[in-house]
Amino acid sequence: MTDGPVRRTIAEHAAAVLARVAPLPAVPLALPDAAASGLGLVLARDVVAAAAVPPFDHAAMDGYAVRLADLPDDGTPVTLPVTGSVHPGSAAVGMISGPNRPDDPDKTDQKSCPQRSGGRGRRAVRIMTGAPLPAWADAVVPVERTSTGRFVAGGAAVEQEVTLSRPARTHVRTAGEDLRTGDVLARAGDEVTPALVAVAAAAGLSELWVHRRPRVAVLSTGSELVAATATAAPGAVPDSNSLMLAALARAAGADVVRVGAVPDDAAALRTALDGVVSGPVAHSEARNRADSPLTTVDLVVTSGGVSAGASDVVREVLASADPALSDVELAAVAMRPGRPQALARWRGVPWVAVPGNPVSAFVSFALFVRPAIARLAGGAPPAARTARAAVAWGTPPGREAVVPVRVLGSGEVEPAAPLHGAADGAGHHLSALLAADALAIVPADVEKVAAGDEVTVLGLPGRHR
Ligand SMILES: Nc1nc2c(c(=O)[nH]1)N[C@H]1C(S)=C(S)[C@@H](COP(=O)(O)OP(=O)(O)OC[C@H]3O[C@@H](n4cnc5c(N)ncnc54)[C@H](O)[C@@H]3O)O[C@H]1N2
Ligand code: MOO
Repeated sequence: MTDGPVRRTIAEHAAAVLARVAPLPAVPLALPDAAASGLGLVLARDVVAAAAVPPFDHAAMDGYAVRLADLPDDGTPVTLPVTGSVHPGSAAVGMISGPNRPDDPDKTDQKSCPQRSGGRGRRAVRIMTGAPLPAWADAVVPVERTSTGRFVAGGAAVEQEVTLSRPARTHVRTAGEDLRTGDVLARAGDEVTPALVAVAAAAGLSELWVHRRPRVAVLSTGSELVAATATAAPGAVPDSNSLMLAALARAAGADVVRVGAVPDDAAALRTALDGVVSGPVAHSEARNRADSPLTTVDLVVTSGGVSAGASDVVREVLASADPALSDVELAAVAMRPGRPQALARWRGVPWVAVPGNPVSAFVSFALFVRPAIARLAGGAPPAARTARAAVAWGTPPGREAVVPVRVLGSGEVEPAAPLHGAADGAGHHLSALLAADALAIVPADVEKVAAGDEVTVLGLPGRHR
């Protein structure tokens, strides 16, 4: 631990962070919870239809259920007695035969309905859209193409007979035409989407198996920091990092425990760390159980105190022989901003320490913390893409530059401009983040990006450009 920081590239440090986390255990997620708060969670198991969609043959139009064999091929109208009504949800005059049942969508034997063979004469039954088709029927004639013309909403059946002719289409949706029992709706590794929640519900499921949502503790260090809501005294700085990192972690899909600012005092930092990892629970098997208490976290992110200053409290704690500490790595990542970084475990819980400069903390989150959250959540780290530079810009030599960029309508990128001064390739200005959609990562040996050059671009949580 007396060694200096290890010099690394962005990719090397990102790999070191990822190596410290593993996907969280699978838990069942009831569909109402999936709809209310589960979007984006990662499936731990394939989702397999438990029932057919539609579950039974039903009418696609309001009209009359008929048997095609009763209607002349040449379109000549016939008059049929109206012998009943079927509405959606009415289990339909006991006429839903075996093959129409959700658990048996493929069976075509319809002998289970005694009237199927047409023992009674020709007839029509009023049927409403969505209602189960009587087993003797094989088509629906829309009401507007019959002598009835229209049904009165809420009105009782009055017509004794109806005149209609053979329809061009059957207007029947058959059981299982959309989905069959056993169809794979989504694979482990896919995300929960609104469509999946709906399709799973329609296909007879009540829950999805997902990886538990990661819980991330965020705390910032610095005796100059005051809560953003407090009146600032001389020399005080609003703690924007803990809010920023909490918001980024939330946008990346984590639940967040935000502790806020801890002064530059080793004992205070130890106490705060113990508070978020909840002591012995974090060590034990319980941490990986689905029902583990909410007081544990899966990842700790701190900002500040990692450079060379006399009051750099994270460095001080990491250099101590505290029994709660393990796996300490101090890194000097050859990047700008965000050079001083550290990794450790506190009572077994992975701890990523990012620098305090707000832009450095922001960039560090996107490069190192977000991929870790994605892995805990059971997913893959967000992939970088390439984009063309819309303008030329300079970057510092000898280090990878991480440049907040705006993504233009054309798909090209340009450095996000701070409110004052010009956009450049190595800014520390928080105001430039307001316009940033993504980060461009420029290799260490590039000093000037020319308009039209391809650059590597990484999206930001909460931004979709
Ligand atoms: N002698 C050296 N000095 C510094 C080095 C170095 O290598 N040798 N590295 C520089 C670099 S690069 C960075 S980045 C910073 C990172 O330092 P720390 O992680 O120790 O951050 P602090 O000193 O705690 O704070 C830096 C700066 O950011 C402000 N800050 C911190 N936390 C917050 C917060 N929660 N909300 C808003 N602003 C925050 C803080 O007030 C300072 O102005 O070190 C360089 N120095
Ligand atoms: O690396 Mo520091 O993060 O340049 O600002």
